[in-house]
Amino acid sequence: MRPVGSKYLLEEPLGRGATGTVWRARQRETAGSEAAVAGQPGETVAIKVLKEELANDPDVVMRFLRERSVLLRLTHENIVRTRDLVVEGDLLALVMDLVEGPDLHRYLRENGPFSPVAAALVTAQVADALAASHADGVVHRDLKPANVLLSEGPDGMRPLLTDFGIARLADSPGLTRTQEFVGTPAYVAPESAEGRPQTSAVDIYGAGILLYELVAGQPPFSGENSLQVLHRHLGEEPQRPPGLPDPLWTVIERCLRKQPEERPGAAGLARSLRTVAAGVGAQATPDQARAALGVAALLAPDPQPATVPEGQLTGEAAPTQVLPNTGQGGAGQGTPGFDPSAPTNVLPQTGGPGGPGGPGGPPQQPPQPQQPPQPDGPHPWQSQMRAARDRNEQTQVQPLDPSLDPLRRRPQRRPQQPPPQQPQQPQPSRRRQQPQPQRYEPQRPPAPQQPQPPQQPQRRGGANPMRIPGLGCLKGCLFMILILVVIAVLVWNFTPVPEWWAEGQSFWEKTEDFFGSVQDFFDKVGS
Ligand SMILES: Nc1ncnc2c1ncn2[C@@H]1O[C@H](COP(=O)(O)OP(=O)(O)OP(=O)(O)O)[C@@H](O)[C@H]1O
Repeated sequence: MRPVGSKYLLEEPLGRGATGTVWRARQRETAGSEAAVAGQPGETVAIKVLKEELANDPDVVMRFLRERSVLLRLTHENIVRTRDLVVEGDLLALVMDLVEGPDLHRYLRENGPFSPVAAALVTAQVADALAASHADGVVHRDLKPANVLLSEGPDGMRPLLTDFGIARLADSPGLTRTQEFVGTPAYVAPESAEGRPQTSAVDIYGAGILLYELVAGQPPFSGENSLQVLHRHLGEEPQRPPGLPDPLWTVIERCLRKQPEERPGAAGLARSLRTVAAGVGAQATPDQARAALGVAALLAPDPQPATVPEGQLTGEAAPTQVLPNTGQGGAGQGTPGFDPSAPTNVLPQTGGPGGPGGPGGPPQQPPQPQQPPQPDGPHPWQSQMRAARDRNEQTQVQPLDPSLDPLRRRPQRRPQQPPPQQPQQPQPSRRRQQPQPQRYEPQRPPAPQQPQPPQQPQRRGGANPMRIPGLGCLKGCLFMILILVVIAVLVWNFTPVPEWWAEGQSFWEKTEDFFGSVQDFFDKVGS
C-alpha cells in the first residue's frame, strides 16, 4: 500500500492509460478545505496518478494547479466527480469517485454492439455531460468509450464521463516543445489532426465516433497505423452501418462533419438522440416516429462553441499536431497489428516519411514564429507548487510489492546531488529528478547571502584515468625509492659517512689480515 499525500492510501491498480495509472484507494483521513469532497476515513476512491513525464513537467504542474478549481467544480450526474487534486513531491494525482463497473470500451468488447435505441440513450447522457462541461468552458478533447465508465445502479447502467482535463494537462507546452502529441487516433477530429484551433466541436465529433462504434461495434475509421487513420478522418466519409435507422444515421452524419462549424451543440445532440430513441423503438407512436424522422431540425450548428483557452493552443504551446505512429502494437477490431482506439497515444513527432510535411504526412503547418530561447530559470509557478506540496503532509512510506508498483523507477545512476535547493535558485534543467517518497519541510526564509569562497575546481580523472588496479600503490613505492636515493646521496656527500665507511673498511681488512695470519700460523704448525 502506498500513500498519496497524508489523506489517501493506494490499494490496487485498476488500470493504466497513456497519461497515468488509476488505483483503487482508501481515504485515511478527511481531506482539507482545498478538496471538493472532504470524504470520510475508510471511504474508497479512485486515484489517477499521472505519469512521470507529466508530473515532471513544470508546465503540466502549473496547469494542474491553475485548473484545479475548474476540475473540482465540474459536477454532473454523468461526470465522474473529481474530489481532490494532490501534488506531493513530484507526484500529481487526481482523486475521483470510484465507479464500480466496466468502461464502455470493455463492455462493448464483451457484449457486442448496442441496439440503436440503447446506443442513442447512452450517447444522449454523454452529450448531457458534454453540454454541462461546455457551458463551463471545459472541453474534454479525448472522448472515447474507454473514458465512459458504466456505473451499475438500481435503475440500470449510468454512463459517467471521466478523464476531464487530462488532455488539457497532457497538452503541455513542455510536451509540445519536445514535439509529442497526446490523443487517440480513432477519435480525433479533423481540425485537431491538422493542428487547427479546437472548440467544443471536437467533443461532438468524438461523440459521433462513439455513437457509431456503439451501433457498428467498431469506429468508422481504422488503418494500419495512426497516420492512415488520421488521413481517413481528414478525407473520407464514414460508411453507414447496415440496418441503421435513418434518424440515427442523420445524427451520426451531422456529428462527423469535417467542418466543426457544421456540427451541432451538445445540448441539441442530447435532445435529438432522445427524440431518435423514442421514435425508432418498437413501441414508438406515429408522432414519435415522425419527430425522429425530422431530427435534422434539432441538429442546428452550434452558434457558440466553447473555445479551448488560448494557452492550450498557442502562445504557451504550438497547436497540437497529430503525428504518425507507425508502431505495430495492439490489435484492432478491423485491422490486425494496430488498434486506433487503443489508449491515448503519445506520438513522437518526426520529420521523416509520413511526418507532417513529409511524404504522405498531413499538411505541414506554417512555421510558428520562433520564440526566443527561454532561460532555464525558476518556473513562475514554483512557489505555488511548493505551497501546494506543503499542504500535503509528510508521507510515511509503507511496504508495497515492487512488482505491483507502476511508480517504481528503473534503477538509475544518480548524478551527484546538487546542494539543497534554494527556492529562487535557477534549476539546472527543466526536468526534475525522479520522484521519490520524500519529506517536504516547510519553506524556510532564505538565509542572508554569505560571500562564498571560490569553489575549488573538482579534481578530474588524474594520471590514472583508466583506473589500472595497483598503479596507485606502485606510484607510491617508486616515489619512496626516489626519496631514499636522494637521502642516500645527500648523506654520502655531506656527512662523514664516507670516512667512517673507509675506516670501517680498513678495520675489516685488518681483521681479515689478522685472521689470515692466524690461519697461516696454524697451517705451519700442522705441517
Ligand atoms: N473513477 C474510476 N473508477 C473506477 N475505475 C476507473 C476510474 N477511472 C478510471 N478507471 C479505470 O482505470 C482504467 C485506466 O483508466 P485511464 O483513464 O488511465 O485509461 P484510459 O482512459 O484507457 O487511457 P488514457 O489515459 O490513455 O485515456 C480504465 O480501465 C478505467 O476503467
